[in-house]
Amino acid sequence: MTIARVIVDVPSRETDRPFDYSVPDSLRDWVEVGSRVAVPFAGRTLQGIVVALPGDAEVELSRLKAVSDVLDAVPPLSEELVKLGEWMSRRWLCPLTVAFQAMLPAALKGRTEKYVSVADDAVFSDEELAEAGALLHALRKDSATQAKLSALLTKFQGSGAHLKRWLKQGRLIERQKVENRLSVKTVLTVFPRDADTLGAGKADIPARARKQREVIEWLEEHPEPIALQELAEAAGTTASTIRSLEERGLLEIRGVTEDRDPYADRDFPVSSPLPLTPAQATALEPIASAIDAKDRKVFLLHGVTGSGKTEIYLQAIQQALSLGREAIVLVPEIALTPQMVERFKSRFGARVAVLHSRLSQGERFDEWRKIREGRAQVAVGARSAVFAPFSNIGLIVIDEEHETSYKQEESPKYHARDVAIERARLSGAAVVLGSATPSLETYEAALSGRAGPDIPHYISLPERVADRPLPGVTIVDMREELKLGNRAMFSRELADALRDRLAKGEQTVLLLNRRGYATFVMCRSCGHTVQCPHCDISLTHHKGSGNMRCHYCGYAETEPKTCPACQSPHIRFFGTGTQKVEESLAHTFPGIRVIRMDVDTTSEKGSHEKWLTEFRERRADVLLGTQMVAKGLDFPYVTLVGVLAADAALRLPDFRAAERTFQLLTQVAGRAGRHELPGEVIIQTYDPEHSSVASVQGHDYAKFTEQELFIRSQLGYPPYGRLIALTFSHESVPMLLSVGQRFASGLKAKAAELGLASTELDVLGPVPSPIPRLKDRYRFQCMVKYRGELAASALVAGVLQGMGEAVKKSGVLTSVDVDPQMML
Ligand SMILES: Nc1ncnc2c1ncn2[C@@H]1O[C@H](COP(=O)(O)OP(=O)(O)OP(=O)(O)O)[C@@H](O)[C@H]1O
Ligand SMILES: [Zn+2]
Repeated sequence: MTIARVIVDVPSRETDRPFDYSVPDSLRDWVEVGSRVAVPFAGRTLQGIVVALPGDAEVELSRLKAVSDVLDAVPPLSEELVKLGEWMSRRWLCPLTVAFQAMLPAALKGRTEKYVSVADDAVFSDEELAEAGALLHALRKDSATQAKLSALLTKFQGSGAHLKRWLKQGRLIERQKVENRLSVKTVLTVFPRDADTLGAGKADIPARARKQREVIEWLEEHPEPIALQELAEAAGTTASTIRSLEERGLLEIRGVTEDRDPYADRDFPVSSPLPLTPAQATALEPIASAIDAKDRKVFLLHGVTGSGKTEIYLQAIQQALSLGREAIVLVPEIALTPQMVERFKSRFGARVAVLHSRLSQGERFDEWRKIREGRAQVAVGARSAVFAPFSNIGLIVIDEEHETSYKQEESPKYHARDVAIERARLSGAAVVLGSATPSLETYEAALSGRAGPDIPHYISLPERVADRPLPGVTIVDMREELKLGNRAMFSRELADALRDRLAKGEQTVLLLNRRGYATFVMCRSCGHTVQCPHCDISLTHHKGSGNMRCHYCGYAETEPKTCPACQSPHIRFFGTGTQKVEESLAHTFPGIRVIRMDVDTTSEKGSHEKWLTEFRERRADVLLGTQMVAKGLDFPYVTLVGVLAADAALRLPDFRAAERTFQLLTQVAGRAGRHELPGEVIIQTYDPEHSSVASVQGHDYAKFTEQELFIRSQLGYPPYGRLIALTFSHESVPMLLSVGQRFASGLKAKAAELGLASTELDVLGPVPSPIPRLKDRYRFQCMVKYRGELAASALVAGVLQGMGEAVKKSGVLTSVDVDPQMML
């Protein structure tokens, strides 16, 4: 008997273990590790993933329930991805099914209806195909049909094993289940018979069926398959006329799967590899040899902005492809601009699949299928593209590896960098982590001198290509400006520089650093701020709608005319939003053409692309925006970069605030002077001495890092120590406190039992979370600080398990974040 070990899709700790099922004979050929199956579970039918096909079951065979169905022709997960999921579940303490769900395209989830289609390039004769097709339609009905089909196909192909392989590659027969047309797009297509059949058939058509005859004549001139609708239009007739020709056996109408290609209407100019500069060639060499040797190595490619890192990625990918292997390129969601995609599409054409959240669900599913079916060998995408269903990966590139968007903030709270390194270990691939400002974790590891397969090899590109200089950086102290009576948003330096660019017809990028700089509403008479009634957080003002909204729960109310607390009319909107900067620009520089890019102007599909094209074509003087203007842009006429409120995020209660600020400023500075025209950067700040601002001036990553690493080592923060954040939430504070304290003392007792000193493992809290109430639930947190070598996750999991019943009864929700990136 075949036994399938299944993880059911119920994301709870109680069901987070495998359950064994028997596999009925009719399904045996379809069940593999990674298959999606339907199984009976506690009186319901649930979906699950097969994680093993063990020789023996854990329970008595007679008590096993049977798998009720297999949900895909080709398993959506591979053995490698199943292993990766198991690792993720241990690493980030999430139920295994949650890890699996993160790997599956949304279009697959919950699909239950079935259909069967026969692929176009089948090697069967027409009659055989018809018979096989009919059998396939009946396939699910009974095992006798299944057996007959098996015999039939075996006859055609010589052997069952052979057949099965064909089945899996989806080339002969694809069996899929879909709930509706959303999952795959099929187009009814007409396949005409050969010329002789058509000629003979035409003679038999009665004279009154003139239209039918015309269709045949048209097909005799155009013998290629054609969409039914198109044929009807071309021949000036209806679909039903064409269907009657099918009944006469002169043609066949079949559904053909068509890709929804998000880039179908785009032309990508073909690009060939650039001759590398000596520095680039030296950098590529060890990466290429690791790919050659199937040597699993991790590289840190530390190259200043404009040093030509992307060209190195492209040539390393080329290397992997030439060896018949595949490549994954991760880029931050925000940098997935058309410009970035174009560089990969131009080099590798149709072999590139693109995966990101701005595609429709259907487009994403089709891109995913291209990968799984081997029609694409390069996946370019955001975080979740690390799960691209390739089978022979040679290279994983993570561009801007320091970016926070690689960490998922919902469960599974994984970091794509860590997942990539583990996936590379499973598949023998090389990993390239690229950045101008590597995360301190990666940088410290690379330079630590420690040995080990996960320790990155350090590669440095300290200069821009073609001897282009890095732009000069001026830091303007806004306190001085104020003293001199300048109350405007722009310092005199920045205003002069802007005026100069306007006169010369050159372009400017303006960054408004807005993280943690909400546009909240405050009364100037009494100091009252307008808060969300469900969350302890200020409401954010949206000028367009005249609304104030909570960014956490979506609560909205109209803006007040007078202060709700003291009735004073002097209630005003604080904080500088991009809208305000836009107004100020128009006021200060009459006639200036500004493109504003922020969440409000880019929510529509394709809007990103529209704005950037407009800017590239120099139909605007200034590109003004939030973080999204800082990354990946490469425009020849940008010679000025201005930063407003450089230090806005420095005051956030997060130990990475300085690192983030330095990275953002360096990134945006790097947008200036990337081509022939030299660039200049002006940074406005109230905190010019802060090292994260000051070090940008000399493009001095090393100096900034040295100071920052010293601070981290003093405080035991990453990379010198590691953290696990636990957030407990409930409607009642005393309940929270008691659960939080039970956890903290439980873990401390465990540490004492193991003889661990507090420098090796420490628990801080429970204390109220930085956002102490969300959606009417209070929040408390505990922070576990520990030395990296310790398996602290497992200890935490053990303590939580131990308090299981008590916590469950109390209704307290616990969320665990291993290696948290956001401290809010
Ligand atoms: N070998 C080369 N010869 C000529 N031009 C090159 C070469 N390599 C890169 N370039 C050009 O130099 C510019 C910067 O290169 P690229 O964008 O690859 O740098 P990068 O390090 O990835 O940049 P960033 O990290 O700042 O986005 C681009 O316009 C690119 O086309
Ligand atoms: Zn709220």
